[in-house]
Amino acid sequence: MAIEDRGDAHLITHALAKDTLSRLRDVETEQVAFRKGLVKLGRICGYEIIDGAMETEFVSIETPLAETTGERVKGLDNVVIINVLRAATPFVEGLLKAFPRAKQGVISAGRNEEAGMDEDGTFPIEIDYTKLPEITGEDTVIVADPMLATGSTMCAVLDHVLAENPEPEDLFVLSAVSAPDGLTRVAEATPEADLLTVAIDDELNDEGFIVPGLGDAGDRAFRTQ
Ligand SMILES: O=P(O)(O)OC[C@H]1O[C@H](OP(=O)(O)OP(=O)(O)O)[C@H](O)[C@@H]1O
Ligand SMILES: O=c1cc[nH]c(=O)[nH]1
Ligand SMILES: [Mg+2]
Repeated sequence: MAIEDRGDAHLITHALAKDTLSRLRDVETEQVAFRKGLVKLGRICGYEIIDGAMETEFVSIETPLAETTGERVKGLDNVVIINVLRAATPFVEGLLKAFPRAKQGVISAGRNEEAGMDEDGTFPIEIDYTKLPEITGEDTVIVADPMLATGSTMCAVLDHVLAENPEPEDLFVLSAVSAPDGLTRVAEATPEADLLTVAIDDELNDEGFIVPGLGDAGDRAFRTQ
């Protein structure tokens, strides 16, 4: 299993996840390669969630030649993936390769960067569009966003998800790169969530960007800068 406990979070340590993230970090990685890298990373993370956090059950199978016993992953029909627009879109595309029958929700949540970071190290978050499927107590919910910086966006998203739904069976927050302060903030606000990330970086700069990070994931994937 390639998931290790690390403080407030669980690190996804699959070698291909680290390789893919390293390519994403590289400033020379241009838009198409960046977007494809996020898709690939989402797929790897999805497989790792299945391997590390989901159960299997034995089932009887009749092959063309004989009866045998096989193993199936339990709960694949009870997965909900929430796409935090916009940077999570390619990341979620990859996750869907691991969870093709997932119910999907979208939440458009953005940091008001013009307002700047508050003294407590958070950003005001604007949520301007949400569309969530019904979430039940049997569901595994994965809230995906490649970047978890101050944690302001994720806290606002989780508040919204949990306010309108019963607590799911499992709640995962999945990021590619996280900052320690943001992980602590989300863990304190939503202790029932398991925080999964491929990397925990050193710090945030004065503008609330993760250092070393990979820059602005939305801008690099959508070529808006
Ligand atoms: O932890 P935080 O400090 O809240 O920062 C993380 C958020 O910032 C980025 O989104 P952004 O607001 O840039 O929107 P975008 O996806 O449209 O680029 C990122 O995708 C997260 O949603
Ligand atoms: O480093 C960061 C912080 C927030 N959003 C990003 O895309 N990158
Ligand atoms: Mg952005």
